[in-house]
Amino acid sequence: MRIDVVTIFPSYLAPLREALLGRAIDRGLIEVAVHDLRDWTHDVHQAVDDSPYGGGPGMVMKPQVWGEALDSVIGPVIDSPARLVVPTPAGRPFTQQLAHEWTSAERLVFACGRYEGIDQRVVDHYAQRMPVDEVSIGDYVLVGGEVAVLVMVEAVVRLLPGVLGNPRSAAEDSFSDGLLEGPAYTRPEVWRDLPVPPVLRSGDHAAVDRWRRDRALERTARLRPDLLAALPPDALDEADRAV
Ligand SMILES: CC(C)N1CCN(Cc2ccc(Cn3ccc4ccc(-c5n[nH]c(N)c5C#N)cc43)cc2)CC1
Repeated sequence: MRIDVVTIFPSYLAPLREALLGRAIDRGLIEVAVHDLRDWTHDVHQAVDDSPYGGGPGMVMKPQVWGEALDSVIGPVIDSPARLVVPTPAGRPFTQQLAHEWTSAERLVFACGRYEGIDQRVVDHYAQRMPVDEVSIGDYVLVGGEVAVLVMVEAVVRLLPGVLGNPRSAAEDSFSDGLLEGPAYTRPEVWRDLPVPPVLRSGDHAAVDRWRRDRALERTARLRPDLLAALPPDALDEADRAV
């Protein structure tokens, strides 16, 4: 998978070259290129924004600059294998399911807006030619799209074959069975008078599996009852319902 990011703050994307993602790049599992939007300006001030039509606070990012940048980065749009992703507070929710869907994309091109966002005609123009996703990483307001891109790239890349050391990790993600994950423990056996639940040291794998499922159901009911309500009718067995 090739990932391109266009931004006025390239250094914001430096974490893409660290740790797990950096190793995925080094191993050739992904290619990552970060582009400075201002490279496609032609004025001495390198202007990327202008006042909003219709008035209102703040500035809007200019379509001309974005058009030149994305034409250059995406290349000939016809039959492009790329998806254009535009983070925005006004987007559809970015979810684990969407992360999985994007793992089949040959290319992901992220357009990081700032100010009050990017002139809508940029999305409208490219949506006529390729898949465009306007997505939000959550119901809170950021200052720009860069942090959202870091979140989304990590969520997608970790799902790619070979990236995670243990493939079971991605397969058994939180939300993979519709529930939140239960608690995890490691040594020491007792820490500040708090013991590890004895069942986890029992060696009884069936009992451990049941205990973990019960804790996941309890946690989901407490913190995310909406996830429980969204489960298909046959998702919970009799033992689950007893929790
Ligand atoms: C006038 C008045 C009533 N308006 C009311 C609505 N406000 C919405 C508004 C607010 C801030 C920004 C800053 N910004 C620029 C590009 C950009 C990309 C993503 C995000 C972003 N924020 N939160 C997320 N989950 C995001 C994602 N993904 C934020 C971005 C852009 C837009 C703007 C002001």
